[in-house]
Amino acid sequence: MQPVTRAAWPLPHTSHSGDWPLAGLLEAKRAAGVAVSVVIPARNEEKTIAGVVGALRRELVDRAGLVDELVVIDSDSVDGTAARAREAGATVHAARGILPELGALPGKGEALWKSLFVTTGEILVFIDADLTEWGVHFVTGLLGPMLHLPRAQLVKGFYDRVSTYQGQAAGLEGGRVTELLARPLLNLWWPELGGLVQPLAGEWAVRRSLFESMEVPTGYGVELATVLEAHARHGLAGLAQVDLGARAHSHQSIHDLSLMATELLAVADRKRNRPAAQDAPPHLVQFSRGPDGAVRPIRRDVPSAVRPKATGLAAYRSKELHR
Ligand SMILES: O=c1ccn([C@@H]2O[C@H](COP(=O)(O)OP(=O)(O)O[C@H]3O[C@H](CO)[C@@H](O)[C@H](O)[C@H]3O)[C@@H](O)[C@H]2O)c(=O)[nH]1
Ligand SMILES: O=C(O)[C@H](O)COP(=O)(O)O
Repeated sequence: MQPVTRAAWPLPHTSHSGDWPLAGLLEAKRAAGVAVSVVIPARNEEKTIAGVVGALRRELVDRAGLVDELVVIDSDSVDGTAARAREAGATVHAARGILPELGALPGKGEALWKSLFVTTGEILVFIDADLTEWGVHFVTGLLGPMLHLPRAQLVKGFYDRVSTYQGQAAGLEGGRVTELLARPLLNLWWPELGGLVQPLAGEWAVRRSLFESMEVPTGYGVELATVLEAHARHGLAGLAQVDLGARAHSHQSIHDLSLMATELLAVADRKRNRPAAQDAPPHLVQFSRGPDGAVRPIRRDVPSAVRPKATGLAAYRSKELHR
């Protein structure tokens, strides 16, 4: 297979994490005079959070001084996630504790949106908390285009997706929603975005100016919404992607991924101005065989709440809370 960078069709700026050595990043960061906040949304990730936080803290905060803030947003965990993250060196905020007057909604997008109120960096780097195969080059790789390419507004990571079967690595066919929904959808409706290798990657860097000025879906639609928003505002030139090698993470059940897929379709629908489908809160009917042998429908609500632009909120603009 040809390396993705040699493909014939238009790609967003595409590089490899190895193209961005630390010394160059530090110099570019100093020259730009910007601060970098790494944000890790986490819900019940006590097994993996310390590994992710600890390495970032040691390598990129303490040793390199590349990352200015390392923040975990605890998204309603009922396990030891917050304690493990704190011990490993992160500043931890409970999502529902951030500006409680704004209410608390479940979901990853909510955690990322709330992070805007407790971080100060002009550049935000989001990293998932459930990573088992990864490295700190995820962050340096994402920062490369952000610090070196003034036009880059959103940088997505991409990688080989390790799949697991019964807890063991079982091949490179992970990323089921990406393969079966996200990329087909982009190719059909936003073909210019067909060159994004991992549009749903949970590892991405974004300029605060973009993320704070867009509406943010509170669930798993946050990645797709940001890709579409960056593209709508800045075109392909506003996007970049970085090869980060391989990534392994914990996997959700196919029924939960089906719900995620429906959330993503709802985001795409909204973007294509098809509000009819949004009149009633969307739901998904799934089927499950009970102990009596009968197949029964289960109706699940599809998370579809959207947070407003943070910049529109007085609380966000107030100096006490922010910058
Ligand atoms: O309510 C939630 C759910 C998840 N998470 C965290 O968000 C990250 C990603 O969640 P996960 O359930 O592992 O997502 P995946 O099934 O891996 O979904 C993929 O696809 C999603 C949709 O694009 C992206 O949001 C994910 O980052 C990406 O890894 C993890 O750190 C979770 O702990 C929260 O903070 N709150
Ligand atoms: O990106 C995706 O498609 C989802 O994270 C699902 O990934 P998985 O199939 O590797 O669990």
